[in-house]
Amino acid sequence: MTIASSNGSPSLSYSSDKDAKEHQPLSSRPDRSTTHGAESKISHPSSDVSNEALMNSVQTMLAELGEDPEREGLLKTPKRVAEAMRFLTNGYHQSLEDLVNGAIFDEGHDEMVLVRDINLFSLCEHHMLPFMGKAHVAYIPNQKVVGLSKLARIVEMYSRRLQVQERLTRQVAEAIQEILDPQGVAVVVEANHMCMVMRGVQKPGSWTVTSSMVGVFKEDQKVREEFLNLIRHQPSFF
Ligand SMILES: Nc1nc2c(ncn2[C@@H]2O[C@H](COP(=O)(O)OP(=O)(O)OP(=O)(O)O)[C@@H](O)[C@H]2O)c(=O)[nH]1
Ligand SMILES: [Zn+2]
Repeated sequence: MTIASSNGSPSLSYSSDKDAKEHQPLSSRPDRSTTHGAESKISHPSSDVSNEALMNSVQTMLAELGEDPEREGLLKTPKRVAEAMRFLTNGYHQSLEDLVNGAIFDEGHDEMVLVRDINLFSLCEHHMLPFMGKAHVAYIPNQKVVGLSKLARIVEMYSRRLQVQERLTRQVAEAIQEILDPQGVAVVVEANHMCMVMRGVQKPGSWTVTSSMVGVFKEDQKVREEFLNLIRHQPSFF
């Protein structure tokens, strides 16, 4: 078994806030952000895309909010916001293949590999407000292992898009399944949604847990429990 920590029914999906209504998982219809093949075909890296239209829309938004876009403090704001939004959504322009960069090793290993506490920052697709938290990613290899950092990079790629937490969780699991064809994959994401904190229902302290279990993690309760215990375990070196 390998455990790494990054500071950086079988499927569960719940919010810790009892007042918050349970959300049904949103539609799982395929779109460009759920199909790996389609992602790698997106051929406009952010550097090639002009920010002009984006900057204009930020300027319009400032004016609509009653601000004066010409005042000194706001002069560079459209540019800053455009660049920030490009960064926060740069996961659209990455492909799984480039990201893994061939770092798949035939180790003959068949015990659980877990990278815990992978920090993530994403934007909810409904409000374009941040949600942030941690992902825990495990798999049981079928001989082949992937470079540990790649698991965190996969989380990063799918986080840097407009997302719903359920889809993000599932995409990470599907990606690992695709690159390694392991015996199983387990992904748990724990996150705090600013759209539920700063506005709307206004429930600071609420957090949402989603999971995606594939293969042995779905079929074998013992394997799943081992994973869930490992992500609850407090490391002794912190
Ligand atoms: N399932 C799921 N829902 C999310 C996620 N992020 C935001 N939401 C929810 O998306 C829903 C959008 O609901 P709407 O009624 O269309 O929008 P709204 O009027 O702004 O909703 P409120 O947030 O309840 O004020 C809200 O319930 C959000 O909490 C997510 O990652 N997963
Ligand atoms: Zn939201």
